[in-house]
Amino acid sequence: MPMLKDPSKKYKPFPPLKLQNRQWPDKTIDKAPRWLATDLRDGNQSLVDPMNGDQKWEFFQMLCSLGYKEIEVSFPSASQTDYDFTRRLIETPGAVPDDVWLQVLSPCREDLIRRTVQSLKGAKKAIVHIYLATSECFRRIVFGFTEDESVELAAKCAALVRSLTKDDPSQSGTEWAFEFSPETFSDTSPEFVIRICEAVKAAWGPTEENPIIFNLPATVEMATPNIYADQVEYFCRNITEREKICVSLHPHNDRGTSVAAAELAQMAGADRVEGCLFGNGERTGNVDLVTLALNLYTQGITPNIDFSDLGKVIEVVEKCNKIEVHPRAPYGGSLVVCAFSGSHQDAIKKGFTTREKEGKEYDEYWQIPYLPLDPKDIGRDYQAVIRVNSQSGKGGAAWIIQQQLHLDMPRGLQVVFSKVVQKIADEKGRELLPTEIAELFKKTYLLGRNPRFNIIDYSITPDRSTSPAPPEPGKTQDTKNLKRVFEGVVSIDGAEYKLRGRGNGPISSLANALRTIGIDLDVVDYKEHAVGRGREVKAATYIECTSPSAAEKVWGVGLHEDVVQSSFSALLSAASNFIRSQQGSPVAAHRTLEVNGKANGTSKMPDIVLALEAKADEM
Ligand SMILES: CC(=O)SCCNC(=O)CCNC(=O)[C@H](O)C(C)(C)COP(=O)(O)OP(=O)(O)OC[C@H]1O[C@@H](n2cnc3c(N)ncnc32)[C@H](O)[C@@H]1OP(=O)(O)O
Ligand SMILES: CC(C)C(=O)C(=O)O
Ligand SMILES: [Mg+2]
Repeated sequence: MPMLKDPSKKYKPFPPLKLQNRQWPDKTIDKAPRWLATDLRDGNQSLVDPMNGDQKWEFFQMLCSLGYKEIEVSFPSASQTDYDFTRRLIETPGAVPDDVWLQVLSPCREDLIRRTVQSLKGAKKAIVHIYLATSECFRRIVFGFTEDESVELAAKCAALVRSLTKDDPSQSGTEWAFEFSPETFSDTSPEFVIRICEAVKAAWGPTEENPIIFNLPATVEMATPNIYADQVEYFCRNITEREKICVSLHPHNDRGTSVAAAELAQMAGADRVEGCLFGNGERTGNVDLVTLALNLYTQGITPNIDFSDLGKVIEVVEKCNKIEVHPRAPYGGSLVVCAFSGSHQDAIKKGFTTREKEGKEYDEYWQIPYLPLDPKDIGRDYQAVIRVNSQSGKGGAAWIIQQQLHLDMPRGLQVVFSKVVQKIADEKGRELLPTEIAELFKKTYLLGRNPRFNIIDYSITPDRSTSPAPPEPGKTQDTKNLKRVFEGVVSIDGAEYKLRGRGNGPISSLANALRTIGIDLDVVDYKEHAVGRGREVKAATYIECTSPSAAEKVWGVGLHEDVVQSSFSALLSAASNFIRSQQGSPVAAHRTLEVNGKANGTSKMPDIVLALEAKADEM
C-alpha cells in the first residue's frame, strides 16, 4: 500500500560525536562492572500496579541473595509505601546485609531531598541519588531553564545533600555516598554535561576513597550504541579528577539496543551499570541485568551475580512485577534453552555426544552447537533442551529416547521411529511431551510385554549332526563352530506352539524357527549395548530385518537382563512389526505364509496366518 505521508520527515538523524582518536573500539570487557539493581525504583515506577511493601521486601531479599551490593530501593518522596519500605529495611535488624548499599532517588527539589534523606536515618550504607534533566529539549520544554540555571540548581541540591548527610554530625552512623544523574545525558551536549558535573562535584567534594557517582542515563535511547559509547568516552576523558569518580551507566531500551550500549560504554570506560532484571522499566525498559551478567559468563568472566537458579528468579520477578518474562528473553526465556527444529536438534545432540565421548567435566570448555551457555549454569536441565513437534527430525526423538529410556538407537531405527513420531505430532498438531514419546517408543517396539509373541521356554544347543568330524577318542567335541538349534515353546496370541529352527547363532535359529510358521525374516542389522550399571544392568538389542514379502525393513527392540533373551525379544518385536507392516498388503503376507506352511507340511499354519492378519489392526 503506498504511504500517503512519509513520517520519517518528522525526525532528524542524531548527530554523531566528533570524538578524535576514540579508544573504545579496541577495548574488551575483562571484568564485571559494579551493578546497581533499580528494580524497586525505576522498574517499580513503570508498573501498572507498583509493588506493595511485602513484594518489595521479597524482591529486595532476592536481589541480596543473588549478590547485588547496590540496590535502589525507593523514591521515598513519591509515596508512603516507598518511604515506609525504606524505613522497614533500616529498622528491621538483619534485613540489609552489612555490605549492601541502599540507594534512594529524589529530583533536585529541596523539599523532596529533605524527605528523602530523612527516610535513610540510621542506615548503615546509603547512596543519595538526585537527578536533573540537562538536555536542551527538557530545559526548554519542561523547566524553562537556561544552562546556568540548571547548573546552579544542581550544585545547590548537591550542597544540600552534603549538608544533610556527610556534613551533619548526627548522621555520622551512616556511610554516605552520593550520585548525580544528568538525566537525558544521551541527548545533552557533552560539553554541558561536563560543566554541570564539575559544579556538582565541587559542591559534594568527593575523595578517592569515597568517589562521587556520575550516572549517565540514556533516559531515552537516542541513537546507535556506538554514539552512547562515544559520549561516555568523552565524559571519562574530559571530567577532571577521574580517580574520584565512579562512572555509571543507565541505558534504557527504546531502540532495543540497551545491552549493546551498556557493553560498548563499559569498553569506553564506565565502571558501573544500573538496570533491572529482565529489562523491566520505563517504556521498553531499563537494560537487562540478566543478559549483561550472563553475556559475561560466555566470555569467561564471572559476573559476581548468582543466576544458577534462574527459574526461581523468574518466579519472583513475575510475581512482583505482574509481568511475564518473555519466552524468548535472552537466557531466561522458557523457549530459549530448547530446540524444536530438526537440524538444530541434530547438531545439539551431536554436541552433547561429543562432549560425553571426550569425557569433559562440567567446568571444562563449553562448545555445543546452538547453545552459547551451558543450560546447567542457569539451573536448566539438558533434558528440556530438545523438544519435539512436527518440525523435528530424527535427532530430537532419539535424544528424548536416550534421556528417558537410556536407549541409544541405531541410525536406521532413528529414521523409522522419527516418522512414527512425526505422524502423531502432525495428527495432534502440537508438541509431544518426552513421556509421550517414550510411551510411543515402548508401544511401537513392545518393550516390557509383547502382547502377541512370547517365548515360554527354550533351549539353544549345538547341532552335532552337522559336525564335520567326530571327536577323537577320549576328547570332548569342539562345538564352537557348530550351528545352533533353537527348540522352544512360543505362545502366539495365547496359543502355544512348539518351534524348532537351526542357524548360525541363537538369533538366526529363532528366525528360522519363526519361518516355519510363516514369519519370514532375515536379520540384516544388529546392535546391542548395556543399559545401567552393576546388578541393574540390562542388555538393549536392536534388530533390523528384511522379508521377501515386506516392502520396507522392520525394526525390533529388546531389553532384558539376559543378553540372549534381549535379542529374542528384539526379534519378536520385529516379528510383530512385520505383521503390522503387512496390514496394507494382507494378500502378500498371506501368500508367503501359505507357501511356508506348505513347505513345512503342517495344516495348522494358514490358520495362524489368518489370525495374525486379523490381529494386525490392534497392534
Ligand atoms: C527518568 C526518571 O525515571 S526520573 C524519576 C521519575 N520517577 C517519578 O517521577 C516517580 C515519583 N514521582 C512522584 O511521585 C512525583 O512526580 C513527585 C513526588 C516527584 C513530584 O510530584 P509533584 O510535586 O506532584 O510534581 P509533578 O510530578 O506533577 O511535576 C514535576 C515537577 O517537578 C519538576 N521536576 C521534574 N524533574 C525535576 C528534577 N529532576 N529536578 C527538579 N525539578 C524537577 C517539574 O518541572 C515539575 O515542576 P512544575 O510543577 O513546577 O511544573
Ligand atoms: C533518574 C534517572 C537515573 C533515570 O531513571 C533515567 O534517566 O532514566
Ligand atoms: Mg531510568
